[in-house]
Order: sequence, then structure tokens, then C-alpha cells
Amino acid sequence: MPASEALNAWEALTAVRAQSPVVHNITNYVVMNTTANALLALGASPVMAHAEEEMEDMVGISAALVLNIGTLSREWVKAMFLAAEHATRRGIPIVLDPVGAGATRYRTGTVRDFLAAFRPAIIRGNASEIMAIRGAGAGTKGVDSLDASQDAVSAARAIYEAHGSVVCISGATDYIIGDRSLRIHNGHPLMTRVTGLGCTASALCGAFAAITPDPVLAAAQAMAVMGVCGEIAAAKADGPGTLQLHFLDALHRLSEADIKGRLRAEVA
Ligand SMILES: Nc1ncnc2c1ncn2[C@@H]1O[C@H](COP(=O)(O)OP(=O)(O)O)[C@@H](O)[C@H]1O
Ligand SMILES: Cc1ncsc1CCOP(=O)(O)O
Ligand SMILES: [Mg+2]
Repeated sequence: MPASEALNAWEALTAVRAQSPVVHNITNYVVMNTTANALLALGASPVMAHAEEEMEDMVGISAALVLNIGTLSREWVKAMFLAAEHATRRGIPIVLDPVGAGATRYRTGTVRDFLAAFRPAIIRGNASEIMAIRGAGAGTKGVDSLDASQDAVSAARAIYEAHGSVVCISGATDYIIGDRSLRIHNGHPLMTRVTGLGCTASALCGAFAAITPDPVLAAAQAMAVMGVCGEIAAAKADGPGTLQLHFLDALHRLSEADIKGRLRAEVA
């Protein structure tokens, strides 16, 4: 069976739409609205919450936890660690987006401290962020990658071996590295001109991880949907502004034929 069919992306999307899992996000100020809307358009039920006082209750009603360090500060990091403790105890999947790891010591150090304490089901970042976790590469240009996704594959393998977290490197080709490896060739370069689409990929990883127990498959399903919707949106867009709008509509309208006709996935 071709890798694209084996991803079961359509079946998983149907399950997300039917079950509408609650996805708890502790994310950054830049993308809160963007990723909440993307999760809603997908069919999931997003909630953004970061007060320590409500972490136990919020994790208690969630099916996945998405942690994103895009605008971190001491209080938010404390909330993330607390939420991860509750999620681990409840056995719900954690997705970590190491936004800007490699740009500052605070970001890189926080990600490493987190990985020393917890095991996210999925870590989704761009190539520079993933390499920075292993001390590889020349750093990250703020939140943007200086490297191509294939350059981060050996760092991703090392992270998987050291921590057991599946690593998803986004870029022109998306790599999913775990107990097996997949590549997804969908998407469009215009997606890099809209802030928050990487964070959206991580949020979608959370929605699919809520439905699909195998984290390699869950990450691949999320990246498949991202890539196919990115292509559909780019074909209709005049630039980044309309890409963002068409992307949300594409998530909402995504059909089995869209996925079957466009998805280009292979075993890496
Ligand atoms: N050059 C590209 N061609 C096609 N798709 C891309 C390209 N670069 C990024 N993407 C897609 O854009 C989305 C965001 O990825 P990326 O830009 O790597 O994240 P980040 O914003 O965290 O740096 C992903 O779905 C990825 O597949
Ligand atoms: C611009 C910016 N600055 C801090 S977080 C953030 C958003 C990054 O989002 P993404 O990595 O999805 O483009
Ligand atoms: Mg990012």
C-alpha cells in the first residue's frame, strides 16, 4: 500500500470532526487566535489557558496538551511544567513546539529542561529549532529556520533515541522521525510568509494525537492536512493575507478526494 493511503488521514480527520476532542493549548500571544481558529476549522475544540490555578482542571477535560514556547516567561514555563505533570499522570499526549529554540539560551535551555522531565508524544519544530535541541547548527533566526528540513534529520533521530518523542521537522519536505520515518512533500512556499502556520501544524498534531494513539501516524496525519490545505489555499490566494483566510476555509472543507488526489507521502 502506498504510504499516502497508509496514513489514514481521511479516516482520522473524520474522527476528529465526529469526536471534536478538546485540545488544551499553552501557546504564544502571536498565534492564539490563529491556532484556535485552525483547530475549530479542523473540527476540534480548542481552549487556551495558562493560569497555574486551573491547570489540573483544564488538563482534566482535555484529550491533548499543546505546549508552545513562542512568547515564554517564567510564569508560563511554570504553568507548562505543571500542565505536563497532570497530562503525564492522565496519560494524555503532549505536543511540544520549541519556537525559537536556538535563538536564545533561555528558549534552548527551557526545551532541554522540559525534555529532561517529560516525554512529549510529538515535538514539532522547524529545522533550526530541532537542531538547536541537540546543539547542532548555527542557531535560529528568531522564529524562522536557517536550515533545510533534511539538515535536521540526524538531530531528530538523536532526540527520538534519547527521549522517545517522535520528532516532526517541518519545511519544504516534512519529516516525521520515530520508530519509523516518513516524508511528506505537500505544502507551498507562501506558507512561510504567514506567521503561525508552524504553530498551527503543532496544534493540529495535538488534535490528531487525541484521536490516533500512534504518534508517528498522528504527526503525519497533521502534516498531511497542513500540506494539502496549504496547496489548496495557495492556488486561490493573491498573497499571505488571503492565504491565511483560504487556509482556514480549506481546513473546514477538506474532502477525501482532496487528500487522495494531492497527498504525497513516502516512507523515508
Ligand atoms: N518551502 C516550503 N514549501 C512547502 N511547504 C512549506 C515550505 N516551508 C514550510 N512549509 C509548510 O509550512 C508549514 C509551517 O512550517 P514551517 O514554516 O517550517 O514552520 P515554522 O513556522 O515553525 O518555521 C508546514 O505545514 C510546512 O510543511
Ligand atoms: C513571530 C513570533 N514571535 C514569537 S512567537 C511567533 C510566532 C511564530 O509562529 P510560527 O513559528 O508558527 O511561524
Ligand atoms: Mg514555529
